Amino acid sequence: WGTSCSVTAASLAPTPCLAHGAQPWAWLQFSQSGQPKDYALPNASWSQGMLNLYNEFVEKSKDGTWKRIPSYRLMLPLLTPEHPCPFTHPDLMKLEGEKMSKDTRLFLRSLDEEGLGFEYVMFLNPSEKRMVTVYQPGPYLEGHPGFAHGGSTAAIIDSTIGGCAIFVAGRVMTANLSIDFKNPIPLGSVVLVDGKVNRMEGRKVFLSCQVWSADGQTLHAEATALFIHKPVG
Ligand SMILES: CCCCCCCC/C=C\CCCCCCCC(=O)SCCNC(=O)CCNC(=O)[C@H](O)C(C)(C)COP(=O)(O)OP(=O)(O)OC[C@H]1O[C@@H](n2cnc3c(N)ncnc32)[C@H](O)[C@@H]1OP(=O)(O)O
Repeated sequence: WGTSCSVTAASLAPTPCLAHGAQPWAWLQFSQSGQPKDYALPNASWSQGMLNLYNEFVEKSKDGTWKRIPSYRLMLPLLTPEHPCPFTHPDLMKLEGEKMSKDTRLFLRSLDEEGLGFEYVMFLNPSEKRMVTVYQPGPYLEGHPGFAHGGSTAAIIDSTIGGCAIFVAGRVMTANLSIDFKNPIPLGSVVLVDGKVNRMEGRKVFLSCQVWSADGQTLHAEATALFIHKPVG
């Protein structure tokens, strides 16, 4: 979490965390291994198009160029062999420990049923300072009939570039997000949210993002953003 990205394959590998069982964060849906449930893995609601893009990026991850980012129901720090438990992880204790509640959920992971809201998986390319999200908006994100609400598109853009900025710069907050909505996104379709850090000036992190249809033929939205680094304490 310093000023440069230090993500390694090892830091993204699942490691067992049995110490905290299913309490007190039972809603995280712990897996049998004792790990909190990772939502960035295929489920029955994913369309073939979503699976195809997911598999494409998993393939690209084999040489370490891209890394799949695990996704839980709260903003958990990445687990490392030294710190295999998210709830005793020093970053979490340091950054969020005192504010954590048993009753909160990350906005984009708030629905219980698969496929109704945000289905997504993020892949990070550390050397390009780029994050790509494979995203399938579900029926509960409707705005105009049959299309995703613009606010839901803003949320997935914010999270994609927010995640990218976190990996590159550490703890940041969105100061500005400007979006041009170019073409509506059909509910149930699959899009690629492609964001990257363009430059950093002191505490300021400037990013841009484009949302493309899976076939690359339709530009749904493009955005620019400013995130501000917030040092701990
Ligand atoms: C525990 C580990 C976790 C690990 C996770 C791993 C997995 C990652 C994967 C996925 C993650 C998903 C990620 C989700 C992301 C969600 C993001 C959000 O939704 S954030 C909520 C919405 N944003 C707010 O609520 C901010 C509210 N605003 C503020 O708090 C402040 O205004 C803040 C922090 C933005 C800036 O406040 P100041 O007091 O720190 O700094 P000042 O001095 O005001 O600004 C610094 C510089 O920036 C400029 N600036 C500030 N705001 C600006 C603006 N809107 N436009 C242009 N410039 C601005 C200023 O002019 C100043 O510039 P000069 O240094 O003077 O050159």
